[in-house]
Amino acid sequence: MKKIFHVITLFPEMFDAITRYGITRRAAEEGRFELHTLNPREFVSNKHRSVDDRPYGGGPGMLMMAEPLAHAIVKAKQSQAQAGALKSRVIHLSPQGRQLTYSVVKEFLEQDESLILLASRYEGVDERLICQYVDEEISIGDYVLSGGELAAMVLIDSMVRHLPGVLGDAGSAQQDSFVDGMLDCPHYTRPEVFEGENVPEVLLSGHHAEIKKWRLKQVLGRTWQRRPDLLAQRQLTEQEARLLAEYQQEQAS
Ligand SMILES: CN(C)c1ccccc1CNc1ccc(C(N)=O)cn1
Repeated sequence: MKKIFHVITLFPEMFDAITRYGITRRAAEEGRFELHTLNPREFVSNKHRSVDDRPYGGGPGMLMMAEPLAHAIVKAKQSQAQAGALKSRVIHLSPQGRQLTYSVVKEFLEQDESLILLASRYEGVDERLICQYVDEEISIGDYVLSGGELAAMVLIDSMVRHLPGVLGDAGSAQQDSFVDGMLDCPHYTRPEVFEGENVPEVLLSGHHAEIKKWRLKQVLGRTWQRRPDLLAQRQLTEQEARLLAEYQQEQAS
């Protein structure tokens, strides 16, 4: 089933950033996914009523009111049902959410469902809306943003890349190394010498087996150096363990 995203946002134009550029633009044009935005301002009962109000109990800033968001979510669910989506899952992008990793992206892709993304502004949302309408909160990292829109775009982009046909037929080759839970190897292109620095010989050799081995060694070595936490989660094959040991010896010498 085609992935359908509905985003609830006060700034729909922000999503031009993924619909008007690059491979996400092409994927949308090729109909590999749909992105629809809904503005809570369309759902306030009478126009001058706003979408935000002061927090009970005092405190700085404003909160998004539950009602307009609830109406927008109901509308999004109706739209997704009409488009044939079997299931809709409501995700609120929030610093309080489950951390977005590739395994979460994979989980969302595997569950054949359309997503309704709530991108909130101000200081956040009335908790009763979250309790009654939100299935899950997702965070893209431990930092605060002015709104959930950028986080929503990160989630959408990370999912669209893995939809069938989006990355060229080399998709599997281009697959991000995070896919197998490790960092990427270094990459080089012309010129052969850049400011006095050469390209690693093996990459010019045409020995595809040697090149594959060198790249795997770099993936293992860099993951060990920069993200030992990722390496710890991974069972290494005999060959991988040997390559990593070689890398470590080269580093030590
Ligand atoms: C306005 N704030 C602070 C807020 C407060 C509560 C919920 C949502 C928001 C919207 N902001 C976000 C959203 C997501 C992330 C993230 N790390 O995924 C960071 N900030």
